[in-house]
Amino acid sequence: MTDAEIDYEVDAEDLTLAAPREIRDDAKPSLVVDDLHITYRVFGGKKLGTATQRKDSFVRKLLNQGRSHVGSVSEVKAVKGISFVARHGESIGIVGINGSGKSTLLRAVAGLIPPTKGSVYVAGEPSLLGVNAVLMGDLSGERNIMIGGLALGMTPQEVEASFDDIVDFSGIGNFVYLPMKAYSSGMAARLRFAISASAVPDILMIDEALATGDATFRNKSTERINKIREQAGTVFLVSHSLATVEAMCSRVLWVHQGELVADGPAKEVCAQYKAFVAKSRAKS
Ligand SMILES: Nc1ncnc2c1ncn2[C@@H]1O[C@H](COP(=O)(O)OP(=O)(O)OP(=O)(O)O)[C@@H](O)[C@H]1O
Repeated sequence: MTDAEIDYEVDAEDLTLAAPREIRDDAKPSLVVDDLHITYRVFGGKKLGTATQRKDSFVRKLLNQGRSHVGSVSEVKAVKGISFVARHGESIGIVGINGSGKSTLLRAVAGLIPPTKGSVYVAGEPSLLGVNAVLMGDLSGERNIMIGGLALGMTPQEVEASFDDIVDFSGIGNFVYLPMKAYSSGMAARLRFAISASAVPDILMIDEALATGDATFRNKSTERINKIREQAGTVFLVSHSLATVEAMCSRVLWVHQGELVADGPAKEVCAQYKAFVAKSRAKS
């Protein structure tokens, strides 16, 4: 199994939680995630009930007249007590089936979602944070490169100097002069990556962007990631493509139902994850 998208239910009983990873003293931590919990509150959700229950009675309709439906509040515990330490120079893949909490973990690490409980300590500035938060679909790629660059702390002159490089790297060509909403999702992802990676950030976060690129883009991305790692940055990559994760990451976190079930060398964890997925497939 290589680049397959995995999308089905699995039994949590098949998993044992990861033992805490041995922490080496020689490299400085760039990020500490301590017992992180993220709970989404979903407003306006309604329990489905039976067909008869779903049909409102005439009396209830009368009672509800003029009232806007507030609905119930439900909670989704997307991340449940994850802890790990990331070090300078590491490139860390995050794997797990659909809905396991990978993107939520990444967004929380980037500071986009406040922890419900627990803490995230960061040395430096996660770069995807700035770029993803500020890009605007109605504006051209050109304007977005400027906005994204400024959000990453570059000066306007620095952004201008990197402009050709970013366009070249993303491979979007003349599309750079069109509004970003006209881009394919792959083009948008490549441009986001090119902007995020342009300033050699302390922490680079990549959510699926690389999986959308062709072989040339992947090679360029790998080179860029290696450069960031060499300069003591930390790279996080969320991807369903185990081949990409294995090729680009030294370490992998496997998240399942909001919990960290494995944390270790990329090859080992990917092998465990593949075996788990194969077993789940065989069951279904
Ligand atoms: N904004 C939100 N509001 C409510 N629930 C959410 C929100 N975002 C994600 N969730 C829920 O949180 C859980 C984790 O979602 P998340 O997107 O982090 O998983 P994922 O592993 O990245 O999934 P995928 O591989 O499908 O992208 C899921 O149950 C999802 O339905």
